[in-house]
Amino acid sequence: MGITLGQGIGAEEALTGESRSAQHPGSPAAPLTAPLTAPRSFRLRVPATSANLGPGYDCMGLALDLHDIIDVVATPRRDGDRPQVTVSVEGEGAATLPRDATHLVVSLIERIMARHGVGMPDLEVRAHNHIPHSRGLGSSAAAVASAVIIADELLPDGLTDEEKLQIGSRVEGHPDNYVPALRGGVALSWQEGDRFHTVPLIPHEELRTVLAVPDVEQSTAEARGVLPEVVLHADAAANSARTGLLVHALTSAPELLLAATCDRLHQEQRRAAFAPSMALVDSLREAGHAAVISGAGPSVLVLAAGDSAARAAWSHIADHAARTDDMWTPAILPISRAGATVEEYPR
Ligand SMILES: Nc1ncnc2c1ncn2[C@@H]1O[C@H](COP(=O)(O)OP(=O)(O)O)[C@@H](O)[C@H]1O
Ligand SMILES: N[C@@H](CCOP(=O)(O)O)C(=O)O
Repeated sequence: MGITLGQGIGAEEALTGESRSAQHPGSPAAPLTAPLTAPRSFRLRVPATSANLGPGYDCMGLALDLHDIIDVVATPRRDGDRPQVTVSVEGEGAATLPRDATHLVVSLIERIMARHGVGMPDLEVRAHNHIPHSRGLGSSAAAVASAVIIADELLPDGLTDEEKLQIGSRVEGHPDNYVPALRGGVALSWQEGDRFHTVPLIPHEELRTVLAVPDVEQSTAEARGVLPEVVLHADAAANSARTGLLVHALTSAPELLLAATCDRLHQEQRRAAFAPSMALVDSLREAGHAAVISGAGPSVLVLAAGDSAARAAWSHIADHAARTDDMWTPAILPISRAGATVEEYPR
């Protein structure tokens, strides 16, 4: 997971890049403002994402039509001192995720609100999780985007778009999953100093996405840990060319996707961490499909040009699964144009 909260730099700095006292002179001694004067009730949908897309390591990603759903009920605090927080989780993570204020989404909401000088209301969070965890589909980025959007809803003045971009990118540590989880579509993002920037890419109308999800997990932190500190100049140069080509292929020339998805920075270096996934990528690419490792793996993503190419990739994955002992679930999943969206419930 790319979470930096509470690691290395302090949690407050991870959220804003500045100390609280710099933004709120007089704090941290200043008490938090009481939250909410009226109850709020809403549903949040946040998409899965596939990062890297081959050579776009830590900078490119797209949102997929597979969503976590969170129902939120926020009410003014009954007990003045402590917020009452209840968490329920169905689906992915139901057996493992905490049900208290240490839950990633809840703890991050609390930190963002505190950073803005506002205390937590009483909060009921009901998570219906559909994004598989630790499969390279951005579940942690989706959780971070959920927290940012819920905090935006609960803060009296909300968050600006710029704050939403900075906070979540900083917490995740890299923006490639987080930005499409927040904003949808396909995104190219970069960092200058401690500021994150992003531009949307408008995908070509023929672009299709096919996903193959295995029944094994791979922690993102571990997959990042195996990457070398230094890359050869020749690899960096080759990767630059393919990343530039990838922007062109995604937006204007899907027939170039196979050449454009050739990576020199991370997939081969991580092969031992997800050998069956690399075998599937190799097999798909030999057959002409633009297959890549999704995020830090172990899922595999195919970028296809048109419906029949997408169906052929789907069949190739199903045949590969039948030939090997590996369990793969293939799916043709559209790109989600919407990112994290909120629907209000009347009370
Ligand atoms: N919806 C969620 N709510 C709370 N925590 C989550 C949620 N989704 C993911 N996480 C946390 O993130 C971890 C997975 O993160 P990571 O290893 O980065 O893989 P992924 O590629 O799925 O983001 C989970 O084990 C869990 O601790
Ligand atoms: N660029 C990151 C992407 C991690 O994505 P995830 O979905 O596996 O969390 C990396 O390759 O480490």
